[in-house]
Amino acid sequence: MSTIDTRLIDGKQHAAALTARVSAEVAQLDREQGQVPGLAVVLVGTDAASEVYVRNKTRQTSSVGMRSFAHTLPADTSEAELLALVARLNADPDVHGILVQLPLPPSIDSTLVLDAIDPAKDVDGLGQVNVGRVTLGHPALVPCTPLGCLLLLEAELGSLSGLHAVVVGRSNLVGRPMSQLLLNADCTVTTAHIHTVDTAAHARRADILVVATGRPGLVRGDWIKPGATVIDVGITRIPTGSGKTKLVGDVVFEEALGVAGRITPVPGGVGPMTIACLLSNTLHAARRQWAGRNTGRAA
Ligand SMILES: NC(=O)C1=CN([C@@H]2O[C@H](COP(=O)(O)OP(=O)(O)OC[C@H]3O[C@@H](n4cnc5c(N)ncnc54)[C@H](OP(=O)(O)O)[C@@H]3O)[C@@H](O)[C@H]2O)C=CC1
Ligand SMILES: Nc1nc(=O)c2c([nH]1)NC[C@@H]1CN(c3ccc(C(=O)N[C@@H](CCC(=O)O)C(=O)O)cc3)C=[N+]21
Repeated sequence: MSTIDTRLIDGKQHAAALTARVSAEVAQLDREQGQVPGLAVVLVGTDAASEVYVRNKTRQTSSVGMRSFAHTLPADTSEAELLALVARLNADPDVHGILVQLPLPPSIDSTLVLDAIDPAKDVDGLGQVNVGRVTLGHPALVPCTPLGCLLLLEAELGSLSGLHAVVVGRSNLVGRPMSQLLLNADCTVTTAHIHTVDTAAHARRADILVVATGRPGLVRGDWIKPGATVIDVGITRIPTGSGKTKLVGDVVFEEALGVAGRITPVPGGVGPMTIACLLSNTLHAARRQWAGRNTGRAA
C-alpha cells in the first residue's frame, strides 16, 4: 500500500512571521504617532496551566513592544469584583484589549463577564456582539484559536472554497467559532460533538479535519481521508512515567503520518498561533479605537 509523505505544519514558524509583522507595525505607530497598544490579561485563581499561558501571553505582549497589564485575582473573587475590574479596564484609555482567561471559578457566570467587556476591546472575540458579527459574516474581533487555525489553513492551502471541513468539538472557545469561520471561508462544514453518530465516518469525508475535544487519542489514522489536512487543537498534559509529563493532541500523531497530507504537531502547531493572533487582534483593536476617538465615531 502506498503511503503519503505527510507534511508538518510549522505553527511556530507561522506564528513568528505574524508576530514579526505585528512588532514592526507597533514600532511604526510608536515612532509616527507616539501611541502604544495595551493588553490586559485577567486571571482568577491559581490553575497551574492557566498561569503558564498568562505568563507566556504577557511576555510576548511586551516583546512586540505593547504594554501588558496582568491582573491576577484570588480564587474567591466575587462576580461583582470581577465585573468592577472589567468596567475599570473598559474605561482605561491605555487598555485596548481585554482577555479574561477561562475557565473562571464555578461561582462566576462567565457569559455575564465576557458580555461585560467592551466589544471594541474584546480581543478574545467571546462576547455576544463579536460572536454575533462572526455568525453574520461581518467584520469582527475573532476568537484567537480558531483564527489561528484558519490562518494556518489559508497559508497552507490557499482558497478553502468548496472544501469539506469537519470540526470535531463545539465549545464556544474553539469548535463553534471554527465552524463559523470555515463556513465564512466557503467550506461545506460538518460539526461533530458528543451526540454525533459515527464521528469517524464524518471525519473520513473531510478535506479539512479540525479536532478540538481535549480527548487524547480520539482520532485514529483510519479516521483520516488520505491527503487531508489535519489541525489538532487538543492539548493535554499526560504523564510519561519517571515523574515527567508531555503534551499530546487529540490525534494519534504516528497513525496520521503517511495518511494525512498535512498535520499540525502538538506542541508547536496551533498553540503558538493562538498567542500571535491575540497580539494581532490587540493591534487591530487599538487602531480601531484610535481611529474612533480621532473621528468621534464609536470604534
Ligand atoms: N491550542 C490552543 O491554543 C488551544 C487548545 N485548546 C485545547 O483544545 C481542546 C478543546 O478545548 P475546548 O474546546 O475548550 O474544550 P471543551 O471541553 O469546552 O469542549 C470539547 C468539545 O469536544 C466535544 N467532544 C468531547 N468528546 C467528544 C467525542 N468523543 N466525540 C466528539 N466530540 C467530542 C464536546 O462535545 P459536547 O459539546 O457535545 O460536550 C465539546 O464540544 C482541549 O484539549 C484544550 O486544551 C483550547 C484552547 C486553545
Ligand atoms: N479566554 C481564553 N482565551 C484563550 O485563548 C484560552 C483560554 N481562555 N483558556 C485556556 C486556553 C488554552 N490556550 C492556549 C494558548 C497557547 C498555547 C500554547 O502556546 N501552546 C504551546 C505549548 C505551551 C506549553 O509548552 O505548555 C504549543 O502548543 O506549542 C496553548 C493553549 C488559550 N486558551
